[in-house]
Amino acid sequence: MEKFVDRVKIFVKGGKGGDGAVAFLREKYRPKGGPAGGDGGKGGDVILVATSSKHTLLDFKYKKHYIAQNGEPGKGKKMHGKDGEDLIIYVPVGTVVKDAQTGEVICDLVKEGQKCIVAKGGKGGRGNARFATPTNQAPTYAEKGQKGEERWIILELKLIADVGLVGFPNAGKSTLLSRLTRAKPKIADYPFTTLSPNLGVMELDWERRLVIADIPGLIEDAHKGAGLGHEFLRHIERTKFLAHVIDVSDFREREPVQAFEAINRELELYSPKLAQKPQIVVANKIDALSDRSLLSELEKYFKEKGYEFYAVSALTGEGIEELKEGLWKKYEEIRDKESAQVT
Ligand SMILES: Nc1nc2c(ncn2[C@@H]2O[C@H](COP(=O)(O)OP(=O)(O)OP(=O)(O)O)[C@@H](O)[C@H]2O)c(=O)[nH]1
Ligand SMILES: [Mg+2]
Repeated sequence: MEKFVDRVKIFVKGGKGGDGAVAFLREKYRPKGGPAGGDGGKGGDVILVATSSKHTLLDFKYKKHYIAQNGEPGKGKKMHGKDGEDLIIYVPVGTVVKDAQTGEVICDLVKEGQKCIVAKGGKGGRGNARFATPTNQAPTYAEKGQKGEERWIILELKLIADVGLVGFPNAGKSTLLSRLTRAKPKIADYPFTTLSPNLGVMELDWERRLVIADIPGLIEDAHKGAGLGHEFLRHIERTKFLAHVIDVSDFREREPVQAFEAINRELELYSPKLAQKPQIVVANKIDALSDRSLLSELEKYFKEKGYEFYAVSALTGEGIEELKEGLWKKYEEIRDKESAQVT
């Protein structure tokens, strides 16, 4: 899935340390008091933090320079300057950070909340109060603050799909992807149209985005190599859940249920772990179902089994908004559960 690698180059610089101060105590009855210059504050660091609420590196296409705050200089009466504030930059989970010059990997941000200091702030200089010795009780010099580290770094993001679309060939997975996202996958009325995975980003609004993967159709005996086999299932192994697409255009008896079960058997044979991922059921092509009462029976069947059920037409758009909200709700539910386990 090469084309989904996002890559940007940015400049990061830690804040400069504050200079140490040269000062002396001035008291009423001690015109020549001791040295009292305080230390400079430390410069702020530039820190990357991984967050799952970002999915792209788009922000960095516009803003390229990131410089943390300088430390404040020391003051008289041995007062130290304030440290500069760290500059926190949020990047999507899955971002690999490299030094632009050497190509060396600085860090691999794979977990929510993981941090990486990419440019340290400079140390503050010591004030003259620190340099008093028995032989020099009134030093007139102080240290300068050190410069912050600076460098160009490369951020690389391999998009990881949050949701995987599974189902038989021709169920309408690619059509659905094109409805939910701006992706333009190939769609056709013959099986095995999709040969390699397509990704798209579903955006409900600025903050609610999901990466959806559309993969080739599975068929019975895929594990024995039937159809396109099942190797491509590795592309959805890291998703949070699966949206199982079933074709409900003029069906008879238990056809959609049988299709659903057949796909799940193949998932199980590929990887029990994948088969255990949460699933929601998407009954597609309701525009081509003349007897809609069949739909409520299906809905009842799946809901009794504990599945959320959405009836849609990827062709006309019917039910799509509800599905979008449902996908987001499911995603949030799983994400919250996962982060509760982590902490
Ligand atoms: N009537 C109707 N046709 C649909 C709907 N969704 C998809 N189709 C049609 O079903 C056929 C298959 O659609 P695709 O999106 O290519 O199906 P797919 O599941 O991606 O198929 P593979 O890539 O081969 O696994 C196309 O002719 C679509 O136009 C729908 O909601 N209603
Ligand atoms: Mg397809």
